[in-house]
Amino acid sequence: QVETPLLDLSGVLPSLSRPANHSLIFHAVMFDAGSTGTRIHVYTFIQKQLPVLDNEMFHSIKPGLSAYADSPEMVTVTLLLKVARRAVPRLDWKRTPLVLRATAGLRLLPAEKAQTLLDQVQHVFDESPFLVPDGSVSIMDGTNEGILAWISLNFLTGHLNANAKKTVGILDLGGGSTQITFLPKLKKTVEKAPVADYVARFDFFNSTFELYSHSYLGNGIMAARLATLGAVGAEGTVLNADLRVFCHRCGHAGYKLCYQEVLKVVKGIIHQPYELKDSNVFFAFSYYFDRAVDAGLIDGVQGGMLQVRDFKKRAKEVCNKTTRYLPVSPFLCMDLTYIACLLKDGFGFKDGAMLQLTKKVNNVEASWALGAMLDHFHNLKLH
Ligand SMILES: O=c1ccn([C@@H]2O[C@H](COP(=O)(O)OP(=O)(O)O)[C@@H](O)[C@H]2O)c(=O)[nH]1
Repeated sequence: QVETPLLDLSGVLPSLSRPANHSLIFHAVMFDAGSTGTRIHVYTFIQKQLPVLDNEMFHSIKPGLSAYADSPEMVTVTLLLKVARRAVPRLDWKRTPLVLRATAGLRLLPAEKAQTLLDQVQHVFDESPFLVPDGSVSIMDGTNEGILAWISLNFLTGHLNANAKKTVGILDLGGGSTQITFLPKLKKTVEKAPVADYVARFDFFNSTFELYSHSYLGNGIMAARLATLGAVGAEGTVLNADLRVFCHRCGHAGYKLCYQEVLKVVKGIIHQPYELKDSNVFFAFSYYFDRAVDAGLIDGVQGGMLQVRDFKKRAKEVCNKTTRYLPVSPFLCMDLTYIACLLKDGFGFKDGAMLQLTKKVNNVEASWALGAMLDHFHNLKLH
């Protein structure tokens, strides 16, 4: 078994009553149907006096489900179910819940197409030997995506214990959408937030948290590339070749011109919170992490602490070709410039703001998936 410190889920998971001699271990499976990939998280819990999270098995497949909108195959889901069959002992299959939550990729599809995909997944789940609770397969609301990632990260870093005073903010950059979530210190942050979809509440450990949280659909890194190119077709499609040419040009034009282009996708769209403090740092993951690795700013396993200015500096170097790092893709100049622009001119972070670039905490993926699993067990009453 993986050497993770046992994570105390006191009060979060229901105590299971089961016959004597029955295994003290139980599992739960969360599928993340993202715009750029489908992923599986198999969580193993140990029923002590109360359940604790022992470990996570993670696997991902590209591209995302929405890429299959016109073909009926559920190849990825079926493949990932095989992973679940291997990870969970056969005897436990029928009491192990399967849940799938879809994010921006399916939110951006026409409703009918998205529903067809969800129905197909539901069918594959129903045919599987696992437990498929009601409401197992759905598109997740964007605000919930941010809150559940905040819960995951604060839970994994020990900031959700009853007596922990601090919390950490989260920044999640997906392919289709991007989320920011933090616990405001000042009342004004809540008062000055736009009326709808920026403040959310949920119950945890007998207290109610009020968070600043928003998901920007269309501001994920892939969606932003398309929007910057200004060539988004009726269904968000664009020729990859066009995009490559454009990004090369962005690189040729240099950082300044590139920044002006990506600014159009950010300005007037991203709301700047009144305060951006949370307690100390923001945890940044998904494409923030991947691009920081591509740019040679952090180690691909360890992650690391960066300042907002580090993204800007490296974007300049890559776009103006004054770095010894050979860009891994023609998109790196544009992607780094977009990240710098989103953080600074979008959310309003200062150059010196600290970001903890993270892929895993205690061997568990930095993602909304754990929070969504906890919500599935506990009903956190997100509202
Ligand atoms: O458990 C996870 C889930 C996602 N990701 C990363 O997060 C980004 C995924 O964005 P996604 O396709 O889910 O975008 P969305 O649909 O949420 O906009 C990619 O870099 C993934 O590699 C990850 O590292 N671990």
